[in-house]
Amino acid sequence: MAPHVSGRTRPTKPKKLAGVQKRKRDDVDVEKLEQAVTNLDPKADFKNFADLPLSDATKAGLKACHFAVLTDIQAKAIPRALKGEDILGAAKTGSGKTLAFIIPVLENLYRAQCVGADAGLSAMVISPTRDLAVQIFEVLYKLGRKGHLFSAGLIIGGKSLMEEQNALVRMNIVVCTPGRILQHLSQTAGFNVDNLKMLVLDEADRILDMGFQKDVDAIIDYLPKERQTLLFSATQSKKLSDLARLSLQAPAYISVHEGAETATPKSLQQNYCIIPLQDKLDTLWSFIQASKKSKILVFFSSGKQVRFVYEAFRHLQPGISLLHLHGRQKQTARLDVISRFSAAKTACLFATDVAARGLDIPSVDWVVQVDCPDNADEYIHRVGRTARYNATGRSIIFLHPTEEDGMLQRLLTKKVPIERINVRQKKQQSIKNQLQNMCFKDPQLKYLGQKAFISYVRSIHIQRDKEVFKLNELPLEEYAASLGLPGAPRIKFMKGNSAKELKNAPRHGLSGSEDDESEEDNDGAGKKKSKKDGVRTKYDRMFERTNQDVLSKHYTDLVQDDSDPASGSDNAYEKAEKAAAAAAIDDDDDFLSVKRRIPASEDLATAFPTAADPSSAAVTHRVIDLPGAAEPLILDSKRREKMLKSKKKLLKLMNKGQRLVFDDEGNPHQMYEFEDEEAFRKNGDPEEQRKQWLVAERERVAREDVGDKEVQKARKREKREKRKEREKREKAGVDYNGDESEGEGGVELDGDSRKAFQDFLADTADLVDMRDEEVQPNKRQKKWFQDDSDDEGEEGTKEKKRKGKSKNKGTAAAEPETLEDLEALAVELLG
Ligand SMILES: Nc1ncnc2c1ncn2[C@@H]1O[C@H](COP(=O)(O)OP(=O)(O)OP(=O)(O)O)[C@@H](O)[C@H]1O
Repeated sequence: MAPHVSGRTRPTKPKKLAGVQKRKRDDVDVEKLEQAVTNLDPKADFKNFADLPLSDATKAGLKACHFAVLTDIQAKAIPRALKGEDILGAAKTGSGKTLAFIIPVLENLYRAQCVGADAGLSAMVISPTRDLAVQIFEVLYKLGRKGHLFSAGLIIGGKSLMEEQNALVRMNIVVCTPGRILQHLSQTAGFNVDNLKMLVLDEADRILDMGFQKDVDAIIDYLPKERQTLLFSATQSKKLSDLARLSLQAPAYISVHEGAETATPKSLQQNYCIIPLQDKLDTLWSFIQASKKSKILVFFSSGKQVRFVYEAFRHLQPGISLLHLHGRQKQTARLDVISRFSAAKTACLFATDVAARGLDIPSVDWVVQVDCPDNADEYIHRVGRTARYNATGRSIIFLHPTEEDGMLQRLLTKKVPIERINVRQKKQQSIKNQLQNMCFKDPQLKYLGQKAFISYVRSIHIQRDKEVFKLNELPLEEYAASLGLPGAPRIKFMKGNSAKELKNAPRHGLSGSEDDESEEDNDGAGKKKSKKDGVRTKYDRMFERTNQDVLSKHYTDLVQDDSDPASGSDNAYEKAEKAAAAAAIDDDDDFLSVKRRIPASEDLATAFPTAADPSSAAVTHRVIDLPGAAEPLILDSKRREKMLKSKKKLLKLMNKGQRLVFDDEGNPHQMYEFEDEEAFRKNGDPEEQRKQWLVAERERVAREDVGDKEVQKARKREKREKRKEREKREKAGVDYNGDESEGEGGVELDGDSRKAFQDFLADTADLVDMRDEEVQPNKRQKKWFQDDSDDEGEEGTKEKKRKGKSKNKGTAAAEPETLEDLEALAVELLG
């Protein structure tokens, strides 16, 4: 089997032999495995991974991860999946579903020998969120790196499309989010999925629901009908419509909790308490104060609430480290938060439902649901972040009195055992006054509070289940006061089609209307929407907002020109400035900062009537006439003022100079001056003149050439001497910091291959080969293209490279490294 991009273009003889032997071994192995899988009885009672016909590479991966005993879902799903059956897998949270599909992906592809670039994309694993995709990819990598040679990659957005495109065409296995992969399917030339053998949907019920419906249907249209499809979720359904959409063929429904008493792990203790809406933050604060030695995950229904509570509690210094996670954070920030929370012994993470599904965070003690989840399924996923794989855990949900009956009923139907507990009144603390003080002093916090309030109310308004979510019965004034707000912001609700659409879509998929969080797969759904409907600018978004008036004071404050409060609003510059400032208010990312202040160009003349006059104190902007510049420079920002200090930047504004030649009298001339036609003809026949000119030029070039050659020879000599000296030093054992690539491997690449390989490495930020490389102290880590037989000392490799170089001197293999090299090479080739 060849790796995806051939780095082994010229293996030495013994390596070739080793490669052939390995290939033969693999073929035998594959044949044996194929036979064993054919004879496998999927109904047999499998206990350990060792009981299954798995490749040595997968076994080694399992061993390295210390997985020996199969979980229920693994024991039932893996044998069938190995035999190529379509699967609908349902098992409780934390029961090991990830391995139940990763192992069949690796094994089935291994047996089908889908390795290398020629095999193309053979398996696609789709996850609803980027964070979950990253986690699945990590499991895949850990399991596969001990011997599998597949190229696997992550396609979740957050990188340039081009970078992903380059990597994608080399992948055998891709882990992706729906929006982004669809974008590639429709835009990436050369991305061919005709060879796809396996499709996996993790959290399948979520991926198949309305939020992702269009994307998933479009993806399926691209994929070949003949393929194996695996669907997994803790809340899997057998909806016939879904099966038809995915063209599943006689799928095996494997539900390991179908007959079970509960849908949630046994080791999870679940409670609820009745907390009026206006007391929820007090209760949460008191809870955190009482659980400072725990690892707590707190769910809210929107990112705005997460941000407000995080900021407010941070100011109150709770004595435990606080983290927050929501769909509007950059991907790197999200991953950082997840890894910090995973590593922490005690911490409190405020999150939206972006953290509800699939995330495998170790040792979470408590899951707290401050806001009621959309439905019982989402409840099950949220609480499933604790009590994972035999661990114990606890969860608590705060229900407003009007939510109690409806929600409990739904949980009961889904076999969720939950008991009521009460909050000890003497332990209850109130932070209402502190929040009010803080919001009074800090308008930014107040603004966040207002947004949190609005997003909460909207989240209730758009819920379909009106038996649980009764907006009219909520004490909204009191709730606003509990957030520290002086009054409840006025909210307009959408009517007509938009409201209907909102209701029909799942909450987390759509909270992005105004409320930012296209929580899940926000690379795809969100971005794609704007693309499909045409580009929506921030101006569009600003005018689309429905609740501008509740925050209008903030807008007014922001657009007021502090520097000149007295000036009337008829000042054209101010008008332009205000418009630009209002437009630059970024709703979320920069939290009310005015990004750029650019006066509208048509108002410039009025805006700077005295601009050229530096004595005008009232005008803070200046216009400077740069000599040689096409336009005057307007100094209306710090960035532009800085430009004045940089000659290089100023040069950009100037007219580009002309190249002139000077005659003997010192008069400037253009490089090529046109002669008057009549004068030219007077000098004789044009063809004759051309020939004469050519002869003269040739003589001139020959004269110049003599001098040039002398210079080049001298340089070449100097270079040769330097090289000799370097070699002498190396022989004498002096450390030589040579060409990076030379020390990296024991594989000889010719010029083209080396370039292709370097390009490949540069392209494959997220593309990894699955081979594990042992990190050895003081030794450079091996690259993916090296196998054990490449295990040569660095010195030996360098020596070999050097020999290769000197042997191929003057050919493409001895690649020029510096300008001098290039010149020397050019001289050599010419001479
Ligand atoms: N056979 C096994 N032996 C030991 N640990 C296992 C085994 N299988 C899985 N695990 C561990 O169990 C934990 C939960 O596994 P996983 O994340 O696959 O659960 P899940 O069923 O996908 O959960 P969710 O429904 O929340 O997505 C992980 O930490 C994983 O390493």
